Amino acid sequence: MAAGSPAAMFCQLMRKRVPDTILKLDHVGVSFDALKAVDDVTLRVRRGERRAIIGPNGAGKTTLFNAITGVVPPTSGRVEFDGRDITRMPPHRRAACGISRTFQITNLFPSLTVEQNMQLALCGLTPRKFSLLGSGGLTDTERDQADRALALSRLGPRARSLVSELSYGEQRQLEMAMALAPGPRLLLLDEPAAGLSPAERVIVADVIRSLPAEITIVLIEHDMDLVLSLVDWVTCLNNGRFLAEGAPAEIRGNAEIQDVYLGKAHRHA
Ligand SMILES: Nc1ncnc2c1ncn2[C@@H]1O[C@H](COP(=O)(O)OP(=O)(O)OP(=O)(O)O)[C@@H](O)[C@H]1O
Repeated sequence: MAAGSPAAMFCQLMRKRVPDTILKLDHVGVSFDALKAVDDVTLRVRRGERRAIIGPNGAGKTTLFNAITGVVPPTSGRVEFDGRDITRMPPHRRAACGISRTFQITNLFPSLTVEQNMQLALCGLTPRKFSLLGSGGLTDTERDQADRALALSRLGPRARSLVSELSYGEQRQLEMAMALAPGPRLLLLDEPAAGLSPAERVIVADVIRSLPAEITIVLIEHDMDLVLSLVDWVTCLNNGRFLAEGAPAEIRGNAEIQDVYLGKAHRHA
């Protein structure tokens, strides 16, 4: 395309109109009575970025995810997704806007198959009757979405297996597949490698690394080696407050973070 041509100018205009920041948190706070679980947190996540949220236990990481997804509405501040104020939007509408998440604790139906769990995840997005018989009421598009998400999570060959027959690592992969099925633009992963064996961690890390570049990923993870190998930028919280942020190499060398986070672990070792 020639520079200065009408097509090039149109593309330039479109790029200008699509904000580079997909997620914007301004002075977000979440309080439970007197406890400020999240306290005045401001951050920006760029489109396509891989971002980690780290911090010691109780730092407010999951509560921050809850404020982004709407599970717990912020008590103060503003959350903006793709240029739109979603601070007061209910969770299902945020999901429809393109925000998807996994949870720390597995959230699956063990007596159903992998594909039936996928059907449930997709059927839950729109009002309709659900049946596990036949196609489970999925449209062709939804079946394609389920197949694609299972392939991205490397679970395609396990589609007909019962969840109870999956390893714990495969169950985490299924949770990722369920979060990926609706085609999110922002994927929040809450400790995707927690409780996994070293071999399972490698698989989950590979799945995350191979996800399409256009999906912005924010993940909470305690395994520092793993998380720093996966992301471009790290935000560290402590006692609900923003402590520091930087590229993985800077985070490794940040004495303040080592003290509140890594240091704590070392002191307890
Ligand atoms: N629904 C709730 N009601 C009351 N207090 C809560 C609630 N959810 C979280 N908290 C408290 O808020 C603080 C932050 O919790 P949160 O789970 O967000 O931390 P975290 O950084 O995710 O911790 P971890 O790494 O252990 O998962 C903690 O003190 C926690 O006990």
